[in-house]
Amino acid sequence: MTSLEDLISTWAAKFRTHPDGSRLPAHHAACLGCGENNPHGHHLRVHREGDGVVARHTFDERHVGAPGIAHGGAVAAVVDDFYGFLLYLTDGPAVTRNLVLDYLAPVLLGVEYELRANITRTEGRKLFVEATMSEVATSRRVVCSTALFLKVDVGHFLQGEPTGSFGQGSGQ
Ligand SMILES: CCCCCCCCCCCC(=O)SCCNC(=O)CCNC(=O)[C@H](O)C(C)(C)COP(=O)(O)OP(=O)(O)OC[C@H]1O[C@@H](n2cnc3c(N)ncnc32)[C@H](O)[C@@H]1OP(=O)(O)O
Repeated sequence: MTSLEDLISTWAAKFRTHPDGSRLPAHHAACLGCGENNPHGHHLRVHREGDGVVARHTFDERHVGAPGIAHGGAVAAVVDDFYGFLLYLTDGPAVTRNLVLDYLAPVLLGVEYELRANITRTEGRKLFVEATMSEVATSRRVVCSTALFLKVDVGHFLQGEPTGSFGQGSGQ
């Protein structure tokens, strides 16, 4: 299993300049939102677009709440992780302190959605961010969100220990 120190150093190395339009690296291989090795994960693929980030995502039966409709917690997990890619456009790690979602319409399973997020302002350690999720086919907005991320040093991540078998690799 990849050690926590390895994960932290590979994650820190991802805070480099990412060209506009490029795909941004996963947080790590086991990440629920974007890790390619997590069988329960959302496998988000996120690109930089200007000063923001963009992704397309389709929820499936693993994420069901009401029949045919994504669970609100699964939607929040995706939005939270998606915000985590904005951090690559800053100078270092931060974590979610506050996350607000407005569920404007049901997020349907098997329907492709586009997510967009950007940083609205920074104030010391605080990063205020906003995001939207819209149906690709119709442009209908189904979620809008704001969040507050707080910059932390890498010691924050030493509070946990990697467990299980999904954590092989850094998610580069
Ligand atoms: C291996 C690597 C993998 C890395 C993998 C990374 C994956 C990324 C995935 C996506 C992101 C996540 O899921 S992150 C996971 C979920 N989040 C977490 O686990 C974080 C848990 N919370 C914490 O650890 C802590 O609360 C912190 C570090 C966030 C903050 O603690 P703190 O430093 O003591 O700060 P605190 O005093 O609470 O607040 C700081 C300032 O924010 C203000 N503040 C607080 N709430 C608000 C608010 N709603 N609106 C405005 N301002 C607010 C306070 O008034 C204060 O202002 P002032 O008095 O200073 O002015």
